Amino acid sequence: MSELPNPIRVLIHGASGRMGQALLRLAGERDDLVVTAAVARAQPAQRVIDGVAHFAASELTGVPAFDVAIDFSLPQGFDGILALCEERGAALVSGTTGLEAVQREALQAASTRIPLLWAANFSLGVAVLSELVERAAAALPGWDCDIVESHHVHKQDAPSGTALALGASAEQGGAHPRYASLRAGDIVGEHFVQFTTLGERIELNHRATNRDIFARGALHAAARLAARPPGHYRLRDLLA
Ligand SMILES: NC(=O)C1=CN([C@@H]2O[C@H](COP(=O)(O)OP(=O)(O)OC[C@H]3O[C@@H](n4cnc5c(N)ncnc54)[C@H](OP(=O)(O)O)[C@@H]3O)[C@@H](O)[C@H]2O)C=CC1
Ligand SMILES: O=C(O)C1=N[C@H](C(=O)O)C[C@H](O)C1
Repeated sequence: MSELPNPIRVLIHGASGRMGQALLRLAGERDDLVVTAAVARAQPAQRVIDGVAHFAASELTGVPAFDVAIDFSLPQGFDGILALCEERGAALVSGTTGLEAVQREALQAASTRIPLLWAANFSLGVAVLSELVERAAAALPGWDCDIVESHHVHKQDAPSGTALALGASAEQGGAHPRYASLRAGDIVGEHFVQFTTLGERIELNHRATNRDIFARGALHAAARLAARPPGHYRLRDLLA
């Protein structure tokens, strides 16, 4: 374990977004973390908001010291924050979905040099759903497996990162999942997994009704990841 300041210094990447705003608000409720920088694609009109210094992505190399970055941005912003964390020797918690294969490879390579956690979903409920999907798939060989995800109209990637992760769990159990995506209104995030055969059907469903569950999960993970040695961690490694 390395020596860390108390509180741990956090950079929020994607700060102006739906998740970034939830992270800034909820980080303020913790005394083990302090936000030392907030970064978005563009700089807001005010440099300092509620005591936190804000920066544009073009100013990334000039941000003050931090121990862990929490990234909920877009794939276009991911390479910059990964490179900065490597340069500073800081940990990275990322929930950004829709990453390209080459970005996932870069993330894997960086984990030999910094502590890293990427998760498609930071809710406990989805972690449990993922285990249920794998068990159901293994117990139901030959059944059809369909995953339907629903999100708000602003979401850019499809299928969602969570749907793809649930699909990977289904494949672990031997199923061959198909995907469907819906974009409607302000839906926070819903994932429905259906196993069907002649005459019967099993349905598993998760509904997120508030983004705070993701933000709290990411802050919790960041507080624990910052002190870990380099490696590619899973959410369940940091839940204790
Ligand atoms: N893993 C999980 O549990 C969850 C993951 N997500 C994922 O998190 C990500 C963000 O979601 P959401 O908050 O809804 O998205 P928003 O569109 O609301 O926010 C995106 C943020 O990223 C910033 N950004 C965009 N491009 C860049 C760039 N090139 N460099 C730096 N910052 C950039 C935006 O800045 P600006 O405003 O200046 O454009 C904004 O702050 C998505 O990938 C989503 O799928 C969401 C919820 C939960
Ligand atoms: O963009 C979102 O909003 C969400 N994205 C994540 C995903 O792609 O799975 C997680 C959550 O469903 C909300």
